[in-house]
Amino acid sequence: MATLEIDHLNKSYGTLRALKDMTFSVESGEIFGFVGSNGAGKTTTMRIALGVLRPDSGEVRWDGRPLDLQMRRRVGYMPEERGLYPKMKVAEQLTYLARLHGMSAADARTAVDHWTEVLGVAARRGDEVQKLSLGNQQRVQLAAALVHDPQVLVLDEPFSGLDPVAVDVMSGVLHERAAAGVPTVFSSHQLDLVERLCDRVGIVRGGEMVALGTIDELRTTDFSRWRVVAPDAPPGWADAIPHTTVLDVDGAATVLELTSPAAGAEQAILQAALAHSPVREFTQVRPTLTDLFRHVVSADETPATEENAA
Ligand SMILES: Nc1ncnc2c1ncn2[C@@H]1O[C@H](COP(=O)(O)OP(=O)(O)OP(=O)(O)O)[C@@H](O)[C@H]1O
Repeated sequence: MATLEIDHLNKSYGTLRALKDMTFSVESGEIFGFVGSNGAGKTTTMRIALGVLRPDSGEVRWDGRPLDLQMRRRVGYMPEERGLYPKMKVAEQLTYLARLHGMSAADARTAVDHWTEVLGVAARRGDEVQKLSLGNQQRVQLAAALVHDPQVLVLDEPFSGLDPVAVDVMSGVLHERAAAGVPTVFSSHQLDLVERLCDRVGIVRGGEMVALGTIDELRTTDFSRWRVVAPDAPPGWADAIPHTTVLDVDGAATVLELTSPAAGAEQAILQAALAHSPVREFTQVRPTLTDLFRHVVSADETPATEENAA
């Protein structure tokens, strides 16, 4: 198994620059979460990764070589627009897709039995796809991405519309595929799930990768938050501390965020609190992926320098 490399992809639709130097790689056995606001460029990247869309420049490599038609057949792809034939029966459809990817009839049948069983749609094998609930159609769609034993997985929103049990099943499948060495990239707006499941995460904004790393790396290289419990401090005590903004006040507890990595800023918070009150607690709050996402995605496009330097 090898690495999937997305290397400096650029793509415009007319005058809209959908991707700007999009770059990341997914190692063998790694689960990579691809997150960003609506329209950030995730689907465009994934379509290019599979080869259904051409970049204006840049390259997608697998095992060090540009992804060609033959290698694309080894990718398990779940498109955003989905792609099942509504009138075709579940097992027929999955068998057809497996055969299209070069499997023998016997292997295809075994794989269809296996994946419909794992994904909980075995009882629906003989039903037309259009007769299934949306969640079950989604399970069949996942089976379609997995049925040909792909060596890479590229999944656009694979968890959307799944019930909690199906989410657990799918999470288990991704872990199991990762343990077998398959690199996986998936997009999702369910950030708690991404945080739980992924080895590394990429956050995109306006077609650009704006944060990339493990959750722990993103936490330490980004911004920091502090929780102060100062029972005797008057309301508003924390409002004017330089390089900070107050995020939340709950009784005696105040949560502040550093707005720039100024040296000694956290000490300034502590001193300000001590000027008014004994301090019962002064701890760093570990941001969740949702916190990091909000911070990165809502960041002003223009450099925020003058305001704080004044
Ligand atoms: N075929 C197209 N023609 C013109 N513009 C497009 C086309 N496909 C995508 N875009 C635009 O490119 C940008 C990136 O879209 P893309 O679908 O890649 O975003 P996304 O991150 O997958 O969003 P979502 O989370 O909503 O699925 C958006 O501004 C979108 O409107």
